[in-house]
Amino acid sequence: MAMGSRVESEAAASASAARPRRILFIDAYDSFTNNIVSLLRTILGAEVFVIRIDLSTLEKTADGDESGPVRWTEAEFVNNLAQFDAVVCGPGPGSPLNPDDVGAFRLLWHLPPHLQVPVLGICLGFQSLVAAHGGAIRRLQRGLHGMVREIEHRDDVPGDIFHRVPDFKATLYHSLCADIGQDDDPDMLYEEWRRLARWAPTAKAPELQPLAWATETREDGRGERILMGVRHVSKPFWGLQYHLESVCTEPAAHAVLENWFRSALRWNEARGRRIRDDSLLQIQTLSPPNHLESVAAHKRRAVRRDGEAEWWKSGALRDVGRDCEYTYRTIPLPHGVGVPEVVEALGLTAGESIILDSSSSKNGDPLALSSIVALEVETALRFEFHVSDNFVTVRLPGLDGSLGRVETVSLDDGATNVWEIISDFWEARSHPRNSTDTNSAFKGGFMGFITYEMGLQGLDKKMVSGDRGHRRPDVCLAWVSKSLVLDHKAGVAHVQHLRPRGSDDEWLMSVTDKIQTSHGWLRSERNGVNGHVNGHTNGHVNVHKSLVQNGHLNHRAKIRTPCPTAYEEQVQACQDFIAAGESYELCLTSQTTMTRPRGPRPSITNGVQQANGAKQQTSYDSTPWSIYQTLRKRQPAPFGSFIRLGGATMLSSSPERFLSHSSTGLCSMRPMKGTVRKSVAVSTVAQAEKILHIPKEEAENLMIVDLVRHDLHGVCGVGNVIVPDLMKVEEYATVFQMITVVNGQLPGYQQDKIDGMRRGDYDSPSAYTGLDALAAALPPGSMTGAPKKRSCEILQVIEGQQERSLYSGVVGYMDVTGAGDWSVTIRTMFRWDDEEAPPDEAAGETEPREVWRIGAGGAVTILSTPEGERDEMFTKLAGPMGVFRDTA
Ligand SMILES: C=C(O[C@@H]1C=C(C(=O)O)C=C[C@H]1O)C(=O)O
Ligand SMILES: NC(=O)CC[C@H](N)C(=O)O
Repeated sequence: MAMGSRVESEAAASASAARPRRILFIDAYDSFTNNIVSLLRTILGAEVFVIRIDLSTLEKTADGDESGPVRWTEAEFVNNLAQFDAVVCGPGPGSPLNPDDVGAFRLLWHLPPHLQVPVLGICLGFQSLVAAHGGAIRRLQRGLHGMVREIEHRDDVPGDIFHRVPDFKATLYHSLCADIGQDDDPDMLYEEWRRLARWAPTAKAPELQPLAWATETREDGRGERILMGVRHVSKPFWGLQYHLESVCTEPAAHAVLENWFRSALRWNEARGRRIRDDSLLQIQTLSPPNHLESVAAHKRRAVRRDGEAEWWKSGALRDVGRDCEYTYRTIPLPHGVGVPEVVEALGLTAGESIILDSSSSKNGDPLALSSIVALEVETALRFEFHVSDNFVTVRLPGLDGSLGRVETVSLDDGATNVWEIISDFWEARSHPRNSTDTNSAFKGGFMGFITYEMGLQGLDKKMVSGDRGHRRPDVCLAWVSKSLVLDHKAGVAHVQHLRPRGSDDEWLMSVTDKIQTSHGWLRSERNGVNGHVNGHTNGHVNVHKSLVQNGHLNHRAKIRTPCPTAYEEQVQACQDFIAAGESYELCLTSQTTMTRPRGPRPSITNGVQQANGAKQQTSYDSTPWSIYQTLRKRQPAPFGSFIRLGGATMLSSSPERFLSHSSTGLCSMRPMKGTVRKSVAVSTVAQAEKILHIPKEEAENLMIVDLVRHDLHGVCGVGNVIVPDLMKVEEYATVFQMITVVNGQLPGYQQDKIDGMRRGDYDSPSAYTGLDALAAALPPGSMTGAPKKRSCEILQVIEGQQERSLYSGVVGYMDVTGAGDWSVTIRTMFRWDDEEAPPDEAAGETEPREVWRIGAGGAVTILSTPEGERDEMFTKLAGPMGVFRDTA
């Protein structure tokens, strides 16, 4: 650079110093976008604006109506480029040759010189760049997803974006590759190519200067030459095939980003490119989570300063649960007393119940050691929402078992969606974090479930059909004011009541007495230490043994399991999509249906639960509760649950936490990927580690970890997400699982802001709560694969449009302080009251049968084998199904 121009460039730099650099990020509906945006902002200090390849922004039209997101025209897009120092084209599903998959990327490559803007293409964006300049796009011999590879580059070319960058390894997520003719000369030996040819532009793509390569050793012993980086020789375009944002890409790789940006700015200066500052950009500054719903709800709450919307003020139920104080009694928990003793003492087995049971865990999440039992659920106010309805039902059941007071809150009257309504409801009842001195995990608040379909509609409303042939709730959350928390670690129980301020609390006394004088409680106290309930004693149950250990097999139950060959074909179909570049990983699932003569149905009379089954045809006495007790003994899990709510019955032995959030905004997710069945050969964690710490399993885990980081970044913001535990192997009753912990801090929760100030402080991003994090991250990435949206669409096709329903959804709570914990609904059997199967007339049955379902599946990658996946699915199915077979 000549002296004169350096001076000029310094002057230009100082003139623009006041203005932060601006990058436009074009998102191809990927699930890693926020991780890249976070890097761009932390490493380059630039402002990043995100739009999507179809030029839609996440902004609603200015008046907040429902006409959908603001979308730029192509002309506006080109015109708006002048407001950015540079553009990044991101990764994504599909092919760079398909206009719908790359959208706006294609508008960048052939702009007239005066409109040109520096661009970095990453993965799909890189492939689009190469395809636009003579390169071909072909499939890799075998896709590389979540694979960490050495990136070969030259560090000795001044001005190059790899200049002085040390050797590093980076994560790859691609099935397609850019072919600039690296294999066209079959006679050129690999070594010769490495020495001479690989850094020179090829005849096929003469404008592209290769900058980096990876070599993949293939079965035939030859290395597949994979282009990893290019630069356009005259235009300001650079591209990288690898994912510099992955948690497993070595940080040394980040220097490439700095070099690129420096080169881009230098190009702007050399061209005298002025950045126009319109300040009119109406677009998201961090990619929103791939979840329009949560963003819309959150934004509207943020705009509304008084904390409560019009739609709620008029309702008859608006005062329920408001202005309550938290009261509690803490009593010692006798050794050996767990959820079953409490449930039996309080007679909770028949009517509606919500029991989150983690007293029966083997070596699971050490954080999940409290069980939460909702009391008097039948009379708790609840929110129910059926996807695609334009209203939310709020119901306060009557004491006499009647429907009670019902209110429908129309979404046409102002609220954008159910998240906004429940968040508002919560906000008006929330308690300051330090308002009590108990360490109770839950102090009263929301408990319930959310289906997989609710998550789908958050990705795209079109993904769930308007007419599903039933009216079951996809969101069912009860506002629980009376509860019991068993703190198994501290050995205490908290009997709790959120009661109207100033009222007396006989209830608290009487329930405490009832529990303490119950048979189970007293018996355990007398018997001392050898309690039988905690499951720790019988955790090591082998699947096969467990299928028969109960003795009698019940022949009245009928079970239809998935067809193994059909499942294998579905695995292959998944792999075809992956090989075509449409997905990086797909969590395929299937359902088993089980029927039995209808069991005793609970009814509620004068507030007393009774079973009316005596009048019905039943020749067995296994109630859902008794089935659950067998399940929790055989499959002890940190996130067990027994739920009867909203017409659903759910018996869960889930090992997987989806999301926990504290009252101080700390979010923690625990994606689980990598499963190995326990056997004589694999009975210790060390043995399981050998099996799980292999590229296939680690890749499976890594893909979801990067996806979950993206989801959390979307609400927690730039630089606020970390991975404290990567790929840890844990032991469960019948399987070993590999888990990763991803933590994020919701912004705005500084100590001085926590108490009291949060409400009303809507300009601060602290208005984000655990509910926003939840809404942003559904459906659980570990149940979808990546990228989430395209993978869900593909799975709907492969799974035959069958609803997953409660399976693949979440179960959990968020209490008045904002603390919450949600598990992924897997290893669970469930039924809906309204679903029935024809009677077995040959067996003399006249009444319809009840239908139970279990979903099971696993993540399919390019390295999966159909048989392996089939076995994994049946292994996961075996636990709950065996329980049903033996007890139902
Ligand atoms: C799909 C299931 O489990 C999911 C898939 C896992 C895997 O692929 O290893 C592990 C845990 C879950 O996230 C299931 O249990 O049915
Ligand atoms: N991560 C990506 O951008 C992938 C690009 C393309 N879909 C492929 O599989 O090769």
